[in-house]
Amino acid sequence: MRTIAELEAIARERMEPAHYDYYAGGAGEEATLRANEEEFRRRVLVPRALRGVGKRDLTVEVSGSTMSMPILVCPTAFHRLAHSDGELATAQATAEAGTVFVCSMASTTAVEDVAKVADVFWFQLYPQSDREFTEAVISRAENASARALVVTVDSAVHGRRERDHRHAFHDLPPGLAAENMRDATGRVRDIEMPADLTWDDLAWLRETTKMPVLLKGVLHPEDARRAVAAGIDGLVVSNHGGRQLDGAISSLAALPEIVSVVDGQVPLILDGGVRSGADVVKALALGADAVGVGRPVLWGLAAAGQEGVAEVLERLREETDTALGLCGARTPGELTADLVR
Ligand SMILES: Cc1cc2nc3c(=O)[nH]c(=O)nc-3n(C[C@H](O)[C@H](O)[C@H](O)COP(=O)(O)O)c2cc1C
Ligand SMILES: CCCCCCC(=O)C(=O)O
Repeated sequence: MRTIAELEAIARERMEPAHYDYYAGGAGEEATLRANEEEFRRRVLVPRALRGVGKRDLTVEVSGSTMSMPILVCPTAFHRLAHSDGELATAQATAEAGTVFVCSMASTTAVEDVAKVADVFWFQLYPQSDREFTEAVISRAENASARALVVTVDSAVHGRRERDHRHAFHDLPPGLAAENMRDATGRVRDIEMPADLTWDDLAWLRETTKMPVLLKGVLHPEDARRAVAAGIDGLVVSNHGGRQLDGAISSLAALPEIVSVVDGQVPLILDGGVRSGADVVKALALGADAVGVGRPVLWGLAAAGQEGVAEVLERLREETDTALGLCGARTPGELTADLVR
């Protein structure tokens, strides 16, 4: 089984440089992008011994979805830049791994087609200023059996991504489109970043759907408190993989205060910089219920399509199982904050 770094190297060779940089890059000087991984390195595990860990079980349930391991696939845009099978390959490998695929609003495959191969999937939304269109997109996802709606709230405006400017990467190649942005006339609309969205709009979003609603991109504990008070069903502690606000706190550093404020009232997912089973265990020990992985899955997809995604997910599963056992835990729920320094 290849390492994530090996898969990334293959992906880099295979991809157009502009597309590789779109995936790999972050905003500004990429300080937050680096900080996400660095914070995992800075924290170490202090394992417990003699705990009888022969029977381990990685299964977790988050927002009504059962996952065979506490790792889900983050929403990431434009999978057909990586491989011609695009989101279908990613969703199928994720279904076979028994976990959740979060379909991006900016998917190059329509959510209805993703639903044909995905088992349990969620849908990520950038609310658009045209409410009627936004409601239609949510209905499409719900009718396709998405199990949760993930509203991204860290993107009031586009992050400044220098690598994209350098390559003048602004458009998808011919033949690819953000298929969930087709309106009733068949036109593909541009995705607007929701600059005018406020807390007042959450009540409307909640009313548009019976799906659980999660907010993705929460870093400030006060926003976490407010989201819980507003009846939000779950939070994704995330800085968008360092692609939005450069200089933002790393996801792992933001987690403990949010855990403290939320106090178990809603599930917490952390994403950003998770690259190994030990990383998964650190995030869970510090209070996340599950983690999301973004780029590693894209590297697997670009390197070897569905098989490459499967390889990434299986590697992370095996590493997580090993790290869990070596920390003296049988289940994710047995991991406690004292294991991390
Ligand atoms: C190429 C790429 C595209 C992304 N597209 C989206 C998106 O469409 N919607 C969204 O909410 N987040 C998007 N993200 C952010 C991811 O959901 C996630 O927060 C991030 O990738 C996690 O960090 P990691 O890549 O270090 O695992 C994207 C990330 C990448 C790398
Ligand atoms: C103009 C299209 C915007 C798609 C957003 C994808 C995304 O979130 C990313 O980080 O890139």
